[in-house]
Amino acid sequence: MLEGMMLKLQEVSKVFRVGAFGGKTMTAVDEVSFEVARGEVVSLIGESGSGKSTIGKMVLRLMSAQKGTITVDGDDITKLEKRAYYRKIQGVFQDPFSSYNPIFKADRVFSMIKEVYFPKEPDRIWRDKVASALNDVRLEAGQVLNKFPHQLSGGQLQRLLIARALLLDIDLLVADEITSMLDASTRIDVLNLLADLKSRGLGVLFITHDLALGNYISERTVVLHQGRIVEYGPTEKVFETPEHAYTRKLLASVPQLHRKWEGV
Ligand SMILES: Nc1ncnc2c1ncn2[C@@H]1O[C@H](COP(=O)(O)OP(=O)(O)OP(=O)(O)O)[C@@H](O)[C@H]1O
Repeated sequence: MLEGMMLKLQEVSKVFRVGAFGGKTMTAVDEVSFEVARGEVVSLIGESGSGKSTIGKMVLRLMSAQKGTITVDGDDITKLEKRAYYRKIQGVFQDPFSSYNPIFKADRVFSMIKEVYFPKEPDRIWRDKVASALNDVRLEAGQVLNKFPHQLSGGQLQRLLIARALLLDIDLLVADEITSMLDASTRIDVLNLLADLKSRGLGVLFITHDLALGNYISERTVVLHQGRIVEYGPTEKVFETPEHAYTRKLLASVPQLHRKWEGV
């Protein structure tokens, strides 16, 4: 095992039953293997329907794999106690609003973590920890904690979720299209925040359909096509010398900002 290697997928497959009576099947993820080390961002790139979110859900144990194994530091994730698992690994998703219960104010997110994971921590110390985690994601406790989700922006809600993950002192973040609902400047802020966290040793599985984002943030890139990995390697290599025709097609479809559109 590589030093610091943390998340490892080995020939993981997911087959869904489809059709009116579940008589047909479709393979959404087909024998996928890759790894994410500590302090590393790995992007999982592919067009809609390529199986990216299904992989994220299996890693987060929201769905089981039919075949293959997923291990964290060598342990099969399905054998780990759930609470201990979620101390290490958390997910943040595309639509931050869906992760919140609209009837609770934002501070509820943090009080729930305290109840479940840190029941003995004195309130004063806990408050300081929350304030410091919020500071890390560039939010101010006084401005966000007493608000309902609808009173906060998408970017603020995403940051709150990242702060929550920080409080748990996780090792790996599964970020599924987390910037797609954000405007351009907030998006760069959230990306830079991830880069910050990475430098502190957090591993990130960065799921995106946006090649440019993947290129910006990740050390290694996995390109998925119809549930299969078609390219996997250092991001630079994947972008500069793609081996597979599908990757070349994806790259060619990215608008070239330095060129003007010349029409057809
Ligand atoms: N619960 C399910 N039952 C049946 N089929 C499913 C289910 N979840 C996903 N699929 C199918 O599996 C394939 C992969 O879906 P997945 O959501 O992983 O793709 P994706 O790459 O994340 O796409 P997107 O970028 O649009 O979110 C798709 O064809 C999808 O229709």
